[in-house]
Formats: sequence, C-alpha cells, structure tokens
Amino acid sequence: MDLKSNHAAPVLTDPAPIHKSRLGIHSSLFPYPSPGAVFSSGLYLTIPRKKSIPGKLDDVRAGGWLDAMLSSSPPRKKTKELNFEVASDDADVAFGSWMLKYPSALSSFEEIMNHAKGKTIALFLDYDGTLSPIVVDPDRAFMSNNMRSAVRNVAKHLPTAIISGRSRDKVFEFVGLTELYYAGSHGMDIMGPVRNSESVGDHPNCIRSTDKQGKVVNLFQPASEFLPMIDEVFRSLVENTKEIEGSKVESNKFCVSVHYRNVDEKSWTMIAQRVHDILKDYPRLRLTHGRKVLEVRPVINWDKGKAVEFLLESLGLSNSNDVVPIYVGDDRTDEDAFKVLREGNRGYGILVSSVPKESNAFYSLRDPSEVMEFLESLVKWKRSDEVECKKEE
Ligand SMILES: O=P(O)(O)OC[C@H]1O[C@H](O[C@H]2O[C@H](CO)[C@@H](O)[C@H](O)[C@H]2O)[C@H](O)[C@@H](O)[C@@H]1O
Repeated sequence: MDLKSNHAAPVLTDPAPIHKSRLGIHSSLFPYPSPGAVFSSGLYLTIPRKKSIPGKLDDVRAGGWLDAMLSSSPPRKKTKELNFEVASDDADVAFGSWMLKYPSALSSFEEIMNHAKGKTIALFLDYDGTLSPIVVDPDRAFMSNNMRSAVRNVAKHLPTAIISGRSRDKVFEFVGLTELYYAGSHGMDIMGPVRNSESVGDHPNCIRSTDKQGKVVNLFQPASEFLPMIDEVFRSLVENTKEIEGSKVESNKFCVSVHYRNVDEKSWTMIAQRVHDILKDYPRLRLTHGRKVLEVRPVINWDKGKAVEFLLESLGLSNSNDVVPIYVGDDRTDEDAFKVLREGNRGYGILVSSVPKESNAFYSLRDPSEVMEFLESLVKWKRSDEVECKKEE
C-alpha cells in the first residue's frame, strides 16, 4: 500500500496502554495499533518505528506530512489524486472517467430513490465544503440562506444530522437550525435524541443533558478526558505558530485545527515541523489531514463513521433493512463514514468534489450548489412518496 497516497498521511504514534485506565475511558474507544503502528484516518499499518530526531525537518518529510499537505485541496488544473499527473487539457477527460466510478448523485437520483422506496432515509451532512463553500477565513464559512432553507426543509421530512470537524457550538452557530442533530469535533461531541427503549443512554461517556431549547437530550463525549490536554496543546500551537504569517489555530473543543491555507507554501515545512515537534510529546494525540489544515485529535477509536452508527442507534434506525443512511461530505475525515456505509452494505456515501479523488463513497456531487439541489430533490421525492403512500392506505 502506498502510504503517501489518497487519504491522510501516516503519523507515527507511541500508544502507551497505561494511560487507558488513567484516563477513565472505556477500552472499546481505544484503537488497536500496537507500538510501532502507523495510522491515519482509518488506516492501521504496522511498520518498524523510526527514531525521530527532534527539530529535524526530515521528520515531517519522512512522515509524509508534506506530501499530504501539498496534495490537500489540489489545484483545478493538475491532479495527483489518482497517482498520476494529467495536463490541464486532459483534466476534463480524467474527471469524466472518474465520474464513471463515482456517478453524480443528481443524475443517479432515480436509481438511489428506487432503493429507498418505502424506506426511511437518514441523512448525514458534513459542514465545510459540503453545506458551505471553502473560503480563506474559517470564521467566515457561512452557509447561504438558500442552503439553510434546503437543510431546514429536508430535516422536516427526514431524520437529519450534521457531523462536522468544527466544535458543536460553532457549527450550530453557523447553521442555526433546531430541526436537526449536531455532532462536532469529528463526531466526538454528539447531542442526540433520547428514546424510551434505548441502549445508547447506557453507553459509557453518554450523559443526559438539555439542549438550548430545554429539551432533554443525550450528550455523548467519548474524549472528554482529553479536554485539559487538548487545551494545553491548543495554547502551545498558538504560541509556536504565531510568527508564521497566515497561520491560524482553531479550537474545535476535542480537536485542534492548524490552518495553513493562507501561509506561503515556502513556510509549510516550518508549520508542519512546529506541529510535529509539539505532538511528539503527546503520544495520546494524533494528526489527520484536511483541506489545507492539520487536525490534532485524541487517539481514540472514534470517528465520523462511529458517529453515524451512534446516531442511527439513537434514532432507533440501526439494524433495519428499512433504513437507507445517506452521508454527504467532501473531506478525508468523511471517508470514515463512507466506509461504514460501504462495508455495512447499507446506504450511500456521496463525495463532494470537483476533482478526481479515490473514495469509499458511491456517488459524487461537484460542490455545495449541487448538494443543495440534491437536498431539494430529496424533499420533492419525499413529498410525492408520502402522497403515494396515503393513496395506497
Ligand atoms: O468536517 P467539516 O465540517 O468539513 O470541518 C473540517 C474543517 O473545516 C474547516 O476548515 C476548512 O474550511 C475552512 C472554511 O472554508 C477553510 O478555510 C479551511 O482551509 C478548510 O480546511 C474548519 O475551519 C476546521 O476546523 C474543520 O476541521
């Protein structure tokens, strides 16, 4: 397997089992790699450990960080995503053949709905790059009012949740809708419904709480013990990157994002090295790569895929052949959710991308405007499905 291609680049970690009990976290939340294992978003591979020499630039190069950074959010004209380079003139041809593998969810809408006829669709949406366009300032990634209406309408008809890398509060601030469920910090902070006959409430790290409207909810925060560590790392990252022009460190409660979108490419090695040097003192934290962002998160066996499973269970929609989960997302962390759906042979992942990317999704949409069209089509379909069902009664 080519460790440098596709999803996230590998990161060396040093799991120390002793901390498991000390942190008071349920053992099922810890991932499986043994010392010397390399893992990235969904990848667990054992390779011999390399001795790292603190402060050496080789660290970030050898670890594949720079390759991953260079390939994040690839330019429109040239792509290396499928391990080959194409000239700009051929880009459309390459995209066309990629679409054969990941057909448009809009042109395949009827086909998708044929599978969903008479079933419940559960909808899961990523935020950045899916509901809002990617913009230079992460604090200004607003969704349009039209998109907000589309999400509100779809949530009135279908159980809907947003699963974001952002903090749950921040994504709620951007979306501002009470008709749906929210999971922040890549699924490590879920506010879900309470059901009478439920099993998720018994889940370790799940507590009863109330939402902003005073409704009783289940709050699931499997990484809560990591909060002091994450805060400490956040402060170190801010301090150690502050003189790198354009860099921005964002706290996402249980994760930290180090943005380099606005950093001159010449300084990418420096920013990667600073993050690397801090993380080597925190073996219980790991790094994943997003769109021009380095994401620091706890080493627990929890991701967007697990969040989908948790929410399905909370909604009483797991273990049912009558449920079709659909997950729409654009980023590497969304692959965990696509994988859960693909491997469980249920529902569909839809990748939002305007360039060819290897993915575990089944279908594709080019950008947030196509996502909005897809959501509107779902509402129309649901309305006519309801009318037909009434006629049959
Ligand atoms: O899971 P998501 O909802 O997609 O969140 C992933 C990260 O999204 C944000 O960063 C990305 O969008 C920014 C605004 O368009 C853009 O400036 C940045 O370059 C992108 O990486 C967010 O700021 C991160 O904290 C999230 O982890």
